[in-house]
Amino acid sequence: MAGKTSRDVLIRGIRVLGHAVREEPRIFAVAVGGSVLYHLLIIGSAYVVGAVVGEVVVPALESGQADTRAVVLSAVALVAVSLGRVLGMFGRRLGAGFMQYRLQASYRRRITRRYLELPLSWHQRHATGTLLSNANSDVEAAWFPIAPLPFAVGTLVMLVVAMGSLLVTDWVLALVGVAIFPALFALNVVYSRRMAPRQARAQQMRAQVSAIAHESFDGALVVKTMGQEARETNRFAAQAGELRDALISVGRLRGVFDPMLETLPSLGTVAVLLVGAVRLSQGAVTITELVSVAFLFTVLAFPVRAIGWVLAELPRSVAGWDRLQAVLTATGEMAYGNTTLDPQDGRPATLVFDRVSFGYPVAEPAPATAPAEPGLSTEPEAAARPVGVPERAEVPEPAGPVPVLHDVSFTVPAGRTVALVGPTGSGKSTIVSLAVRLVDPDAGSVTVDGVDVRSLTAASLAGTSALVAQVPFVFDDTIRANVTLDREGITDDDVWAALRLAEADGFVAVLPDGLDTLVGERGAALSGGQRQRLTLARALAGRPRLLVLDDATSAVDPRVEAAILAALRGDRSTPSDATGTAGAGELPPGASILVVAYRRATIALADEVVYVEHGRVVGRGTHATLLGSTPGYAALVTAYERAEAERERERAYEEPAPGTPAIRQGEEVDA
Ligand SMILES: Nc1ncnc2c1ncn2[C@@H]1O[C@H](COP(=O)(O)OP(=O)(O)OP(=O)(O)O)[C@@H](O)[C@H]1O
Repeated sequence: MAGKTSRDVLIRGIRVLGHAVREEPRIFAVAVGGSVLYHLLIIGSAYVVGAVVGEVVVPALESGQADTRAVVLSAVALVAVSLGRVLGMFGRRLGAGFMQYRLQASYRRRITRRYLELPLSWHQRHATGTLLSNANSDVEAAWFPIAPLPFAVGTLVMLVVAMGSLLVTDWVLALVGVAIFPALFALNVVYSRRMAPRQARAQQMRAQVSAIAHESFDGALVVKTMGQEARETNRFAAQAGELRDALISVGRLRGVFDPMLETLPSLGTVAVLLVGAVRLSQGAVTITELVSVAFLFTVLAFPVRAIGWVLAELPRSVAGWDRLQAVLTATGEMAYGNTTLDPQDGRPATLVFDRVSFGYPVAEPAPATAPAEPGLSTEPEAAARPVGVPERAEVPEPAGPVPVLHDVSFTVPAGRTVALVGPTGSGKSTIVSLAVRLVDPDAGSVTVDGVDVRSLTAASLAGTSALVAQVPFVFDDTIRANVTLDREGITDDDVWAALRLAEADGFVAVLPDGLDTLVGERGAALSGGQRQRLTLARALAGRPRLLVLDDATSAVDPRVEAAILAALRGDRSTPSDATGTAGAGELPPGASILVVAYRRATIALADEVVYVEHGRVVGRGTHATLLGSTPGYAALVTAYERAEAERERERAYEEPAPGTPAIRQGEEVDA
């Protein structure tokens, strides 16, 4: 079984290499050309050394004087062979490097492009670490054998030519080659097959050690506050110990095989000298031929190793390739349509949900997999576990959808604000995802200005609506870059206008470098509320005609939230202009707003409230109407109110101390 599996891996690995050669045929030809030149000149050097000894050194020793012309010629021949080898090595190295890095770059681009094409549902089934691993380690693993491949091809050519030249020289000496060359090859194959799983395991252990370290650093707050330092240290030590054992196992194998690989050609040299002495006495070979053949065996050992390098990398390459293919051939992308909405139309858009039903695909339970036996298995999976990330369960492909929304219908009229209210898990975020086409409905339709969102182009979709999510994502860049996202035509005045609308101009104005202030990884230098307002400003800077807020101001003070919403609705008098330092940019024109709301003050600002329970719209109307007509709504809003009042009371006790660092003061400035 293991033998069959190894053979399968070998065949599949050769196919992967075939792909590489088909993708970069010219560079491969250059690399192999260089390698063949190098290897032929290894044989050439053996014959030159043989000739120098047989034709120059021995006669000189015998006659007691050297032939100057012959010595010069010998030197020229030796230098010429060496230069040729240098040239060959240069061509091979350059070609192999070019080929490997070009393939890596090309596949990284393909993979990341594919990530952007695949739908959110696909991303939700795949861990971030795995995606990073696909784009990094798997790409590298797939093309790892490319570096030694031209070398190995040259070695094969060299072995064939060496065998031929041995046969031409003397068939008895050739028998030594017949015994040694296949033995060298077989030893390499055994070595690489034993080494591959050990190296894969060591690689896996490295990834796990770094994963544990990463998790400990990431969760430093929990580790410290819960007194878990000792536990974390032990966890790390155990994993580091496993890595040590895995590496020792690699070293032990190397210790056994490396000397054997060195010794075998030396045994060949000894055999050649023994057999050669007899053949020399019989007059079957000359001294020149004997020295050439003996020298040939001494220089063979190293190049033959290249075949082993390629073989050792094949299982890893196949696994990397399989994982890349899983991404590249994944289906389910949501194709964009061809319809565009007038980009000059700055008027608010109308959003209509018409009898929309939707279900998330559910995953079948993953089959249990036995852990790989360390260092023993030659199975491709064990030998080539994803390199760079720890072994982890991947969410399997979906079996079928579980309904989440049923016949959802409502309208956000142009320029109006509709609040989406409902208990937790009722489907509000799902509705939001459908509104901006992160997912498509199973039944019914979502239209913007009468056009089904499925038929809109990507640019039109992004240019018309903007989603501000509950958890803000802030790039490790400046405030300006976070707002503009390099979109064309957004001036600093526009940035300030958007910040003002989002009630973020106050805290940005007091930052040391204003718009040029770097906000740190994930906006670490900002408070939660500041991050939320920054992402809101980002959405506003694109002048969306439909703004979808998924609890996007939850970390903002309620009064600031009310001011933001009032400003978005077009009531320009309400928002504070705390500093007056903002530019004189035009405020983006009013947009239609769909807002997932939890606060009574937010809900009260809406023109209409859509109340959902268990994925169904169970009430629509003004806040006042619903309070009277829908008991679930009344109970939920009352609960929200109580919770809000409680938070307000807590806030009153937690007045900020004077001298809070500047960047955090935005909350107070704004509030
Ligand atoms: N990616 C997903 N895969 C499978 N089921 C999901 C997924 N996202 C949400 N669900 C399920 O869909 C239902 C609706 O979830 P949704 O997030 O839309 O509710 P919500 O009203 O926004 O909740 P909350 O107020 O807690 O944010 C829930 O039962 C949830 O478990």
